Amino acid sequence: MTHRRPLWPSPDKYSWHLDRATLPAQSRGWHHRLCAPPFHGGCLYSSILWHELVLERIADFFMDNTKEQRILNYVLQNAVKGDPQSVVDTIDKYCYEKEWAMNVGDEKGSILDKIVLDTNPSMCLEMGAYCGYSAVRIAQLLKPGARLLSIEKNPANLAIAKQVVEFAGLQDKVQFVEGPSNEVIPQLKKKYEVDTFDFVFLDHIKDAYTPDTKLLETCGLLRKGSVLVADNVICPGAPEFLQYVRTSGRYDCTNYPSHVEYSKNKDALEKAVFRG
Ligand SMILES: C[S@@+](CC[C@H](N)C(=O)[O-])C[C@H]1O[C@@H](n2cnc3c(N)ncnc32)[C@H](O)[C@@H]1O
Ligand SMILES: [Mg+2]
Repeated sequence: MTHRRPLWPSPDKYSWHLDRATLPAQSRGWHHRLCAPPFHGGCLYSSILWHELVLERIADFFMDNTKEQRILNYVLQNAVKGDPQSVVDTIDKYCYEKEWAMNVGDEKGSILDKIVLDTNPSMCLEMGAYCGYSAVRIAQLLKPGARLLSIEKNPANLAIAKQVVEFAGLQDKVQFVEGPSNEVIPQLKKKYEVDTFDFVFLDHIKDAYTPDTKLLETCGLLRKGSVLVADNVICPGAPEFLQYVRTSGRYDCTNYPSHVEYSKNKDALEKAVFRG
């Protein structure tokens, strides 16, 4: 699939807390003129401040919907109902051509797909659903009877993710749980009848990767051979997580160099296989 250059360049790094809004499609001409210079100037922090604080506040002021709602609308209008790959391709097209968004994206997504296929999991966990993009990617590869449990703390994002997954026809494979991961994880055994996870995708707030991994261990939710995949270990970066999984002696690790979603900036996925 070939894509045009994004109209709205992505920041070199981005915040998970300030991801909600950019500008409506009809305004992107002046938005592009406004936001382009700082991103090409190489000043990382001014780019972040400009994009996440200034533009977001302008967008919040002018818009009557959010970027996540616009992604959902674009899917509903352009993807094929019941066709998960069409949903994935349609979101990628939107994010390349209209607005950048923090889905794992097509490039890292195809690495993720390969790991899911190699793992052939029965029970999967995702932390950070956002618009449901990675949930669709993972769930469409699951064998019959396998399921994905996806934890999302933001109710607005969760509502979008549910509709995206339903439109893809994967609602029987994906169960969403609302709440912060550190509160949900201890409930998974009893309330959600989980024994252990075969596959875990970490793509929520980066500071939570290490404590949540340790929580999964202490709650007995990992078994020998459980496969953890962490996104954005280079950008925004998860150095504490990399140090933990690489040096604790509890995991066998593989790094998959790639790029930040819908951009040329360097990023990577880290696979960590629990030794039990
Ligand atoms: C990068 S996005 C997830 C992208 C998604 N995995 C995809 O590739 O399509 C991160 C999401 O994690 C959620 N999040 C952040 N911290 C969280 C936490 N502690 N528990 C659950 N969700 C969290 C945010 O609300 C946001 O929707
Ligand atoms: Mg990510």
